Amino acid sequence: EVKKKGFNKNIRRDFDCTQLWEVIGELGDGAFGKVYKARNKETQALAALKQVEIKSEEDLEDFSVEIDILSECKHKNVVSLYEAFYWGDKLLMYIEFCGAGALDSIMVDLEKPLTENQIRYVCHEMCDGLEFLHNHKVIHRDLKAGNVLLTMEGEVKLADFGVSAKNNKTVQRRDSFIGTPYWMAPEVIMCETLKDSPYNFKADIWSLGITLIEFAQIQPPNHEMHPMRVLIRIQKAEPPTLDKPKSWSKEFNDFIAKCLVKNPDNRPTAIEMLEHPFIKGFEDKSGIMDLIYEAKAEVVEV
Ligand SMILES: COc1ccc(Nc2ncnc(-c3cccnc3Nc3cc(NC(=O)c4cccc(C(F)(F)F)c4)ccc3C)n2)cc1
Repeated sequence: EVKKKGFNKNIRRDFDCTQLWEVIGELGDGAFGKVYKARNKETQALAALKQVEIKSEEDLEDFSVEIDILSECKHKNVVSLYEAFYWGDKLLMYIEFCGAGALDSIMVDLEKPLTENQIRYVCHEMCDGLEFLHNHKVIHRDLKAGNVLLTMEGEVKLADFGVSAKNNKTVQRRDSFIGTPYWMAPEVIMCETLKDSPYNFKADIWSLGITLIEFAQIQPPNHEMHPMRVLIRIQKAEPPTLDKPKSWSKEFNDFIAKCLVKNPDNRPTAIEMLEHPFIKGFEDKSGIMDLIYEAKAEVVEV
């Protein structure tokens, strides 16, 4: 039927969700509105709650894109949307809570990078999630350790705390600011129009390569540089590599080299990378469980 303006089947508008979910803490002040920790009074399930003031139908349209992406993309390696409500002048999104948090915070808290085995497991799960998103015409566009969440069971979930757009919806970005450049693929920097071409899911493969270096060294390449300088350097310089390649396996160095190819046409897809010896069939989560115990041991629940 003709889509009624502002009507989105994934958003409940008839229900006061505060009767069902209670806020039990704060998770930080996100880019768009506040983010809380919430618990379902019936199921005791935990959620991350983002609530946003909706001032116009355009605001609702913008956030509907994200809600559509999360409603359509149900996968073990993508954060899961419990439900979304439009109540009063607020849009509320309840996301399955990942108890161990984001991998950048874990590395900062423990003041150490991931081991190669931990990276192999996380990378395998990220490629699974990326393949799924790309099959659903979703380009992440902001892959980095800060957007990779871990559950207490060692599951790896792709998230996006910034703004990402769905490829097959030509939604105008709220404001076309450039995100954090360190993880940005050369072609995305070079030409804004190329960004929305059907082939630029390859930008996520470049960002995956940068994120693997970040896992190995806590920071992405060029992190010491001013962001504006980085935009130029990513274009001009040879693709980055690990600082100490000999400290890592040949497979790891080769996997990164295959992701960090400047011409996106010569960059592999997520499906192809799942066949790479560095991660093929790698399911051993024991390394990441050790990391979670260490990280959670640090933060004693007060
Ligand atoms: C500081 O310590 C912690 C501890 C645990 C957690 N766990 C956690 N688990 C789940 N979500 C969050 C979260 C934290 C801050 C902001 N938002 C969060 N989740 C969230 C994610 C979204 N959207 C996406 O992740 C998203 C949006 C578009 C596309 C995609 C993707 F492409 F990945 F599918 C993902 C929407 C609303 C919320 C509340 N945080 C976070 C910090």
